[in-house]
Amino acid sequence: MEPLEPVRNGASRPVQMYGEFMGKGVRYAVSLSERELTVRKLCASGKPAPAVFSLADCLGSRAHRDEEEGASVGASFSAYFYPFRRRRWAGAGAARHRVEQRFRVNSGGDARANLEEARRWARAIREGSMRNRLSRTGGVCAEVKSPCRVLLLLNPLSGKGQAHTLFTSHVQRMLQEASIPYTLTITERQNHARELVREADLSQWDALAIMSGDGLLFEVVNGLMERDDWEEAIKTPLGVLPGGSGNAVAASMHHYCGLQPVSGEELLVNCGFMLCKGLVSRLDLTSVCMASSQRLFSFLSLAWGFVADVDIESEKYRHVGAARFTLGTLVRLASLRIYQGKLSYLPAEEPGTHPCSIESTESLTNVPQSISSSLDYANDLQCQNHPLHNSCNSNNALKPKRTHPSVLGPPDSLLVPLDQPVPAHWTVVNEENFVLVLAAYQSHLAEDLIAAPASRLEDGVIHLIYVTAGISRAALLRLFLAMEKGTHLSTNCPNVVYVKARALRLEPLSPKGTITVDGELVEYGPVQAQVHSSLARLIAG
Ligand SMILES: Nc1ncnc2c1ncn2[C@@H]1O[C@H](COP(=O)(O)OP(=O)(O)OP(=O)(O)O)[C@@H](O)[C@H]1O
Repeated sequence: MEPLEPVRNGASRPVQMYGEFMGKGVRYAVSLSERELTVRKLCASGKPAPAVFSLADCLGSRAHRDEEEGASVGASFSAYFYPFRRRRWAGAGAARHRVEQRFRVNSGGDARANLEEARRWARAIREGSMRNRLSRTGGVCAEVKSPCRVLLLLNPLSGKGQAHTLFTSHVQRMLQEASIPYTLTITERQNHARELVREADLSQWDALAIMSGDGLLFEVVNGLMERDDWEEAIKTPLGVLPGGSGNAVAASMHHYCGLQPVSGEELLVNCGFMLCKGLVSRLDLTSVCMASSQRLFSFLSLAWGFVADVDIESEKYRHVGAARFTLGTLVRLASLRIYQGKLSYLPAEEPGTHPCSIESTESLTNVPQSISSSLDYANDLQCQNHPLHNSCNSNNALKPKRTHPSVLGPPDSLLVPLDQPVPAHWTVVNEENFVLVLAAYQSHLAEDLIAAPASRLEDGVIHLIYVTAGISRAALLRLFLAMEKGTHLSTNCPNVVYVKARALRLEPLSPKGTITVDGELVEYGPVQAQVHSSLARLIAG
């Protein structure tokens, strides 16, 4: 009969491997089951409670040869776990921390037999950790190929200029523990990463990882969309390692896992863990078209007015890190401005506007069966119920023409050219005096600003928030303070409007102003946007 290992709920699970090993001068009984590694001290008196490590928290395992005075005397194996740290106070963020378990194998055989045994354990733990990948975001559609080759792009100037140090002190070791080979490229100038991914032979890489803020991710997404093979290229899984000052995507990924917020190095370790586990989710991209015919692809936000001004003006406080936005908000509050313009949008619930995924027939390799079948079913249902069902397949008759034929990327089926009035079924906002207009497609605007708490990676929705003129400074300050907790949309302020949209148009009337896309300054003038559901891929499990 198989030995049984007790589990916390009182049931027992079959043990796959059992051994007794030395670790830090103490003898341990170690057992490996389908989901856990259980470690129990062996001592003459009593039976101490075992330490139980979930393989879902394990990044990898390795065997080592032990040497004494140059001679090989035995072997060890290590397993690397990153469980969530127990916090003393309620409401503290959910942060992972590293726990290494190392055991010395001495099975009485020769050095080679010991090494073989250590390798057998390391292999079994590694395989168990790969099998136990938990999807916390719920939207997982694939797994990064294993072993996976990663091109890691790092902006040394992002945030407080410590991205490289943070990479060396945290991420490098995690990648080694997870046996992920990577090539590190340090960006040398603005647009370096954009040019690099535009020209790269992507068949060399299974994933692209970005260690920076949201600006470098913006370069990478747009570089991929500028390729002739954009449709395939944009499906390259993208990993995000927060090293910037805003880190909105990283904070959103953490939020989608249903975890209490963390920031800085704790957020970095959590995102590093997600990257190493390699679960891939779909990510919406919004196409943003400007009067000059320039078209950009955005994953985060389109902002005009207060938020855009703070983003750009607070660049000079970059040395204070994430606090730059708080500082910028206070400065801009002191000289509050009104911005004149016209805003129109296509409501998300408008019949006939469901943005059927352009790749609804995508083949999902290595996807856990249960995950892929439920996703396929949901996709089928959405497309069948859709009044323009044919636009999901290859019936070209119902496919709209591109608004800008020379530009790559999917056609903007919901937009008409900027010099024509918006379609009659769009909503035109009556008010023309605004304090801010913010189109958000992820939950966070920065590590500590939850602009659209209900947003998800692939909800196909633009979360449109606008604040009309007439709001007092005090009410605006309250709004931003509430945004730190994501409760601002229930403050019942009559000047604050929140709607879900699929497309929007903004036509500023003020002669000067700032518009940002994903925090980057873009040309000032009329702009319109449409969400393309599930276009890109993000390593966010
Ligand atoms: N080596 C470099 N030198 C100068 N600029 C760079 C370099 N590499 C990237 N950039 C540019 O730096 C800008 C800021 O980078 P990024 O947004 O990633 O960091 P951040 O501004 O600190 O973070 P966040 O956007 O989250 O606030 C981006 O526009 C990016 O294109």
